Parts: sequence; structure tokens; C-alpha cells
Amino acid sequence: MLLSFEEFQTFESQRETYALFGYPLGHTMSPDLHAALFAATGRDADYIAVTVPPEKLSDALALARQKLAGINLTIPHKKAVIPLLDEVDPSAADLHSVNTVAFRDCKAIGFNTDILGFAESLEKDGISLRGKKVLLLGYGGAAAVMAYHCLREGASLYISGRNLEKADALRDQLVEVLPGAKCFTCTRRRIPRDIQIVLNATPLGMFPHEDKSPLYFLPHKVSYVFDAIYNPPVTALMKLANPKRTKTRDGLFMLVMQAARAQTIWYDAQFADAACDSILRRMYGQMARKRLHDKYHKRSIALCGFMGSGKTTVGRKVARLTGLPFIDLDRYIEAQEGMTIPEIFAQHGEPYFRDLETKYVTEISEREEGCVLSLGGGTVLRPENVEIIKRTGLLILLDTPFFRIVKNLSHSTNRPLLEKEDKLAETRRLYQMRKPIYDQVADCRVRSPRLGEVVERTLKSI
Ligand SMILES: Nc1ncnc2c1ncn2[C@@H]1O[C@H](COP(=O)(O)OP(=O)(O)O)[C@@H](O)[C@H]1O
Ligand SMILES: O=C(O)C1=C[C@@H](OP(=O)(O)O)[C@@H](O)[C@H](O)C1
Ligand SMILES: [Mg+2]
Repeated sequence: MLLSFEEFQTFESQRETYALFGYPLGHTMSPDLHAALFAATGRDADYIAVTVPPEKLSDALALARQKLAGINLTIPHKKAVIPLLDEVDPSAADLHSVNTVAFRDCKAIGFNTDILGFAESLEKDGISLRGKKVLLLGYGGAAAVMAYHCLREGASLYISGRNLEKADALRDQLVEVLPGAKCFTCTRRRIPRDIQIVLNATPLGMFPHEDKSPLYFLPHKVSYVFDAIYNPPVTALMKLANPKRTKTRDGLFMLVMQAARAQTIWYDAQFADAACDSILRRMYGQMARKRLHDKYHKRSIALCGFMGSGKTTVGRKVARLTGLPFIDLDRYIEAQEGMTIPEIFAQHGEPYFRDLETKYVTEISEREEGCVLSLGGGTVLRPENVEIIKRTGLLILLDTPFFRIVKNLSHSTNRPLLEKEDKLAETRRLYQMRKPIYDQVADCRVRSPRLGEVVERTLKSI
């Protein structure tokens, strides 16, 4: 729920309620994210977003003390709220940045959980900072959080960005609160060659300017890239990394964990790793759905690929994570025709089945409501079908390695095309014939033998 300040003045909470204050507040994932976290701990609580203009922050905080159980703050309130609070946690005070306020014993106490979110995101990837040479791109609020954590953990930090004076100002602010910290600034041309970790806290590469990157190449010793951006989930900077040598991480897990830690502060919420991972996957699902509309102007996701590549299995999971309805074309045809696929092939032959595919693909594509549509392995071989699918759908290829496809098909009995004496030879023959067509028609592709990875990569490919 998004409220204006005026609406918030008359707002009456039905149950324990938390809020995000910001200005302006466009699209924010926080209400959905906090709702998912409340659900994970079984907390009966609401989370709302309130547009609070800077001059109303003091009034809004006074109202919050009466109506709310806790608040989060975003731009431009993180610093401005500090003089209005009764107490401020030392890290938040050092950073001049409060993103979480708890109301305890009639006191408003400020914390910064962005630091915790960043720390837990690095921890998830097993990254230790002690003694590492770290390059930080940017000098704004997110950069300050990341720099503070790196320096506290004993990294040598190089801050770079377009405006070196601002980088110098951030360095001076940090060295003042962390005396002895190894903090330097450098122009983009003087980046040390032996940098091991790169952190992006600039907005360069954020949707819709996805081709922008704060660097053109990575120093050759870089083993980890963290980008605070989460739309897109894979930024141009992250794409510079060679996956064999360099791990990458986008900013979504940091976002999830700063919210989780706010709930820990508010009501001592504890989250199992599995619960956070499951919420992270759902957030990737929501982001994929948003990008499907905003970037591609489509309402559906269609999965293509060879028989046994995982279209049906992956499609069902992608549907659950995006919240879109799921349709498997083969099951849809079977339900409409009252016959199984092998029965249709046996009684009417393949050309008849292909006409049914065109008929039902048209029907499904014309629906107002979008869906995740798992196609049959042969559906995209007809150019007409591809054209129909792409009118409303983004076509993603599950480019599953051949060895995995063969394993997946080993127990299959309901694929009439493979009912040949030498099933493996026929599988290979069809695969080699079709592979160039799949490659040609797909908008995006996902290649991995591991099912869990395929689902997440499918969402991130959008
Ligand atoms: N990457 C994978 N790893 C392990 N099993 C998989 C993988 N992809 C698919 N499977 C399994 O292979 C079988 C066929 O998958 P399915 O989703 O029916 O493929 P398709 O719809 O593309 O023909 C299913 O039993 C599924 O669980
Ligand atoms: O590749 C094909 O031509 C076919 C694939 C099957 O779907 P799956 O790809 O889901 O197995 C099914 O549509 C039919 O047996 C024909
Ligand atoms: Mg299938």
C-alpha cells in the first residue's frame, strides 16, 4: 500500500504496522519483501510505504511514534532523521545514515541495516575482506555503507568515480571515524592493477540504461564483483567477469537482508538461511515479471527447447516464482482434445498434431492475462508459431546440454517421436537438426545442467 503524507495523517492501522518513508517513492519492493518476511516468521503485521516530503519528516516521525511499530527510511531521509531521534546506534552515527527506526520504551532509536545486509551478502559468497585490495566505484550513500564495512573488516580500499573531490570527501569522512583505516582515492585511469574485489555503488548500468558500465574491463586479479544494482539482475559490469575466475553478485540479496535485519531489530525475528533464499528467489521472480513488462513490453514467458530440456518442470517453477499462471502446451492440448499426445500421434499422425499446436498457441497468446507457457519441443519449428508466440511472449530457450537431455529422456515413454529402435541415435539426429532453429528464434537463453540453477538463471535472463 502506498500512501501520501495526507493519507498517512488519517491512517488508522488495523494491526501492528511498519512503514517506509521516502520522497519521492516510485516503485518499491519493500512492502512485498517485508510481507514475505512476516509470513516466514508467522508475524501478523502490515508494511506500508508513505511519501513523506522533506519538510514533513518531523511531523511524520511524531505520527509514527503513535501509529507504527517501526519504520524504514530511504532517500532523502536517512541523514535528516538523525537529529529527530532519541538514540542512534554507533555504526549509523558514524555513517550519518539511519535506515531503520525502532520504538522502544517511548524512545525512537536509529540503526543502519544496510551495513548488515551488505555484510551478509558477502558472507553468503564466502568473501573475506581482511587484507584484500578493494575498488569501490561511487561515493554516495550506498558507497559509504560499503566502504565503512570494508574498512572495518581490514581491507585496503580504493574509492573511484567521476568526481574525485567527492571521493576524497567520503574518504575523509571515513578516516575520521575509523582512524588508521587504509582508504585511498584514485582516478579511473590510476586504478591499482592488483585489485581483487570490485564493488559498484554507482547507478551506472541500472534499468533502462543497461548498457552503461562504470568500468570497461576488470583488473585481471579480480575474483569477485558485487554490484548494488538489482534491476537488471545481471549488469554490464557483472558481464565483464569470466565466470570461471570471477564470482558475481547483484544487490538483491543485500536488499532482502537489510529488510530481514530491520525485522530482527523490531521484534527479534530470526530467519533460517533457507527462508531467506526462498524469499530471494521470489524477489527474482517479481523482478523478472516487472522487467517482462517494462523492458520487453510482453505479458507472457514462453519456454522452448528440445524434448527433455526441462520446459515443463522449469516452467511450473518459474510460474510459481513470478506469480503468473502456468500452462503446459502438451497438457493443454490433451485436456482440450480429450486424448493423450501418443494417442493423437497414433490416430491422426504428426501433421494433425502440429495443426493443433498452432491452434492452441494462438488461443493462449491472445488471452488478456499473461502466463508462463511451456511449449512442446517441436512447437517453434513452425515460423508461424514463433511469430504468434512473440506477439505477447518473451521466448526463452532452455539450452540444456545434450548429455543431460539424454538422461532426462531415459525413462520417457510418452514422446512418440522417440519410439524408435535406436532411441539415442534418433534423439541425436533430431537434436542436431533442431538446435540451429532454437538458437535462431530465442530472445534469451539459459544453459546449465543443474535444475535449481536453470530456474534462477531463467528469471535472471529476462
Ligand atoms: N536439469 C535437470 N536436472 C535433472 N532433471 C531434470 C532436469 N531438467 C529436467 N529434468 C527432469 O527430466 C524430465 C523431463 O523434463 P520435462 O520438464 O518434462 O522436459 P520437457 O518439457 O522439456 O520435455 C523430468 O522428469 C524432469 O524432472
Ligand atoms: O519435440 C517434439 O516434437 C515433441 C515434444 C513433446 O513435448 P516435450 O518437448 O515437452 O517433450 C510433445 O509436444 C510431442 O511429443 C512432440
Ligand atoms: Mg514438456
